[in-house]
This record gives sequence, structure tokens and C-alpha cells, in this order.
Amino acid sequence: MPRFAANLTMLYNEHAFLERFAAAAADGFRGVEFLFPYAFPAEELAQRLRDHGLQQVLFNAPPGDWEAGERGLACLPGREADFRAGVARALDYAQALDCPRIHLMAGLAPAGVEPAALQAVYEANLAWAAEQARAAGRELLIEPINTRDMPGYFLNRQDEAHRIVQVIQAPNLKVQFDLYHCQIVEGDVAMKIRQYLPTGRVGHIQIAGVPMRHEPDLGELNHGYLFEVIDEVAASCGWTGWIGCEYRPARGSVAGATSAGLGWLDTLGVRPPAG
Ligand SMILES: O=C(O)C(=O)[C@@H](O)CO
Ligand SMILES: [Mg+2]
Repeated sequence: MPRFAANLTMLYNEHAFLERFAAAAADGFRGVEFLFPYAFPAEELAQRLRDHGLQQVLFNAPPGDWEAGERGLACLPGREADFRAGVARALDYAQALDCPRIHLMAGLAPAGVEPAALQAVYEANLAWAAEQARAAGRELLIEPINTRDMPGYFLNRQDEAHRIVQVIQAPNLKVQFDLYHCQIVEGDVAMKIRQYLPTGRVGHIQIAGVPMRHEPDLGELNHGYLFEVIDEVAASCGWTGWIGCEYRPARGSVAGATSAGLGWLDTLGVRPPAG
């Protein structure tokens, strides 16, 4: 059975951020992920993880100025120094949180710049970052994201992400396989699980219902079937990663909304065993 991590940026918004660790643990999660830890001292977050017996499984490197609309720096010409400083900061947090993997967001393609120029910057930045992360004992992930949610995002397709990982040839550079984005951009999700999981290039999976990004049992994807496929393929290829629950509860952030929406874990028979 896959191991599920709660995404604390999207789940448990009925609680203040630091209270979300306790809420996730109370619902049986053993792993958590979130987008950005940088508003909080790393030691404070590490203490929450220890207090609630949780493992940090993923977070993102600084994305640039998120409020101003930036969505990562990795493909942006002229921003290499900011990118490198962000990687260094993320590696410090990863050490403090004992987190094995970091997501590096590609960024929005700037108007008027040739895709080939962005690709060259992206690959050079990723190669540099992978070397830094390797020395620090961490994995780096790149994630294809759909352009309905993030118009202009540079990396959109699974085949592009896998090609980049193959070109760079760093064993600690992998793909964050978000089934929600995959379904929106290209579909054929079960066959893509069969195609990509055995390659050893998938470092993490994420899920959400499509198209509303609510609970996995709401929408057009049959997650019960997809979990069976993941189980079958993982058993044959030895994949042991986590599945991040990266969705916005349909009931919003009213009290108890996240926990009330977790019935899918029982319906699909995948709730983590208690204890
Ligand atoms: O949006 C997603 O999907 C993610 O995994 C984030 O890390 C990037 O916004
Ligand atoms: Mg994702």
C-alpha cells in the first residue's frame, strides 16, 4: 500500500500553519510535505515534526518573489545568483528537517526569450544544484505543472522532465510525478505510471481530484484503480516513495473540513494503520 503524506499548505487550512502538524498526525499521517518553510525558523518546524512523530518528506526551494507572481527561478536567465542562494537556503532547511528531497520550481517562461535559451539556463542550474544537493545527501525534484493553474510555467510534460533528468545524469535529480497535473496536460495516467515508475527517475508522487483539485474521490480520476497500479508496479520495480495528498478540501477551511474529507482513505482501503 502506498504511503501517504499530508500536504500542509493545502490541507488543514482550518488551522494555523504550525497547528497543522498535530492535525495531520491525529488523522494517522506519518509524513508531511508543504510548499515553503521559510516563514518559520527551521528548528521550530523540526520540533513540530518530533512532537508528532512525523517525517518531512518534501518541500520547495524558495521560488523567487511568489507574491509578485514568480513561480521558481531555475529557467530564468540573469537570476542564477538568486537561484543558487535559494538552493543553499533550502539545503539548510532540509538538513534541519531531515528532509530527503527538495522541489525546484522551473519558473514562468519570460516573454520574448527563446525556449532554447531558457532550457540551457534550466539545465545548467539543475546540474549545479544537483551537485550541491548530492554533497548534502539530498534529492532534487522537478515537477511538470499544468498551465491552466500556472499559465506560462516552463515545465509541463512528463516526457520533457524525464528527458532533462536523463540529459543531466545526476542520480539525485528526479521527477515529481503529480498525477493531477499529468491528467490535465496529457492524460493516460495509469500507462504513464507503468512507463515511468520502473525507470528509477520518479522521486515522489502527488494526487488530487481532477479538475477541481479537491479530494481524490471527487472528479474524473479513479484513484482506487491508480493505487492498485502503483502497488503492482512498485512491487515489481522496488519503488518505495511517498504519495503527497496535495488537494484543497472541498469543504474549504471550515472546522473539521480536512478530516471530514478523508473518507476516501477508508473507501479505497488505504488509511494508514493506527499506531
Ligand atoms: O502545485 C504543485 O503541484 C506543487 O507540487 C507545488 O510544489 C508547486 O506549486
Ligand atoms: Mg504537485
